[in-house]
Amino acid sequence: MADTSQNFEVRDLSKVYFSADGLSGGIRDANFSLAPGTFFTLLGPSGCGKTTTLRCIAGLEQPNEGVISHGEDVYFDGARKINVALNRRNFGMVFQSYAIWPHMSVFENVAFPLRVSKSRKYAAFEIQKMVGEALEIVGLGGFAQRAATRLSGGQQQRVALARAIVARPKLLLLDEPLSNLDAALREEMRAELKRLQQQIGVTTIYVTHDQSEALDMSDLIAVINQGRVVQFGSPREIYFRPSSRFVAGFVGSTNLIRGKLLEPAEDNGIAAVRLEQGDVVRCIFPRAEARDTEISVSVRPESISMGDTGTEATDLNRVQGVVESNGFLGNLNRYVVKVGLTPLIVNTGPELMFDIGSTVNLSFAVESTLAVPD
Ligand SMILES: Nc1ncnc2c1ncn2[C@@H]1O[C@H](COP(=O)(O)OP(=O)(O)OP(=O)(O)O)[C@@H](O)[C@H]1O
Repeated sequence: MADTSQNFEVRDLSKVYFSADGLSGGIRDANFSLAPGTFFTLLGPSGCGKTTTLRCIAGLEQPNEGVISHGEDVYFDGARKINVALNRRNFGMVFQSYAIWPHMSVFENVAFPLRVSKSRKYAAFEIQKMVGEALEIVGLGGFAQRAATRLSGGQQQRVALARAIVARPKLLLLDEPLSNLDAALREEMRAELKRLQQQIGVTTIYVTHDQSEALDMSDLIAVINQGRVVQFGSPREIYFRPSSRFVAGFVGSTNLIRGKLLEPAEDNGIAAVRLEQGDVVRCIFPRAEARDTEISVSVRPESISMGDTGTEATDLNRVQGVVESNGFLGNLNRYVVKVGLTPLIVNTGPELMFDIGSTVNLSFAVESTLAVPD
């Protein structure tokens, strides 16, 4: 068994807001346990409860219930009435508007958390050394005396990061920190942030609604929908084994085809499903559901082959369709093929050409076909 005694733990965390119109928001019953050094992402659509979760962990919101702890240190425990103040938690934070103080130099911006720290007093020589190190880590070694206003967006973001890590926090909290940057810089900072996190080895909780950012950067992801964690796992698990129609559709692009369970999954976890247009496909479905249960089948556009599908292999699903449209994206062709009444998106190599209106054979491995509950 893995040693979890030094994990960062969130148990049964809830913070619910009720509005006058009877709708509620926030987060309910969130649970996760992070090994030291994990890059963990809260991923979900706008308003699902990501920021609320992060603000509870930071100490900016008081949860209704739950436990937040790190090894022996308990920061919040609803039942035991423990609630450690924000400035005693020693967590580093960067928010969407990264709030660099314009009237201060880069050095003073980064030194600020050390000067106001309640957990310990820092001598001037320590501040000098720690700020210098933090600026080196973010690649701003020569910028200490520069006025904060004379920095580009990317550099300001680096100052915010240096300020978040200067006190060697036990946890780094990042709420959409790249969303104010333009697309090219965002890509660059994404790689840099990941490198920096690995270099200093700090456990990190990252909030984003951008699934490619989450897949690219994270060791673990919690997908949140309407205030609940709906799946927790590695990027590969989330992408290849989504546990519901929502996760399959939200993370990456996929084809979701409605159908009914024809033969429930046997010991090998493979079930047969009759698609709504009549074809029967076999798919992975590691659950026991009754015959005729309505479910969806998820197949990624890149998992479908088009054209000669062979007749030998028994581990392939085969259907026929009519080519409806084609978009040329340079590195691939994106076809829409109508199978019965269902349009499927199929990505092929850029050299593969099919006429609009032609009938084509499609095949996809049973391995890549996943039944997901509605
Ligand atoms: N202080 C508050 N008072 C009332 N409702 C709130 C408050 N803070 C958040 N909410 C509601 O709780 C829900 C979750 O909000 P939250 O900010 O956590 O979402 P989010 O997933 O971070 O979204 P976004 O990506 O848009 O920031 C929303 O419906 C929001 O309106």
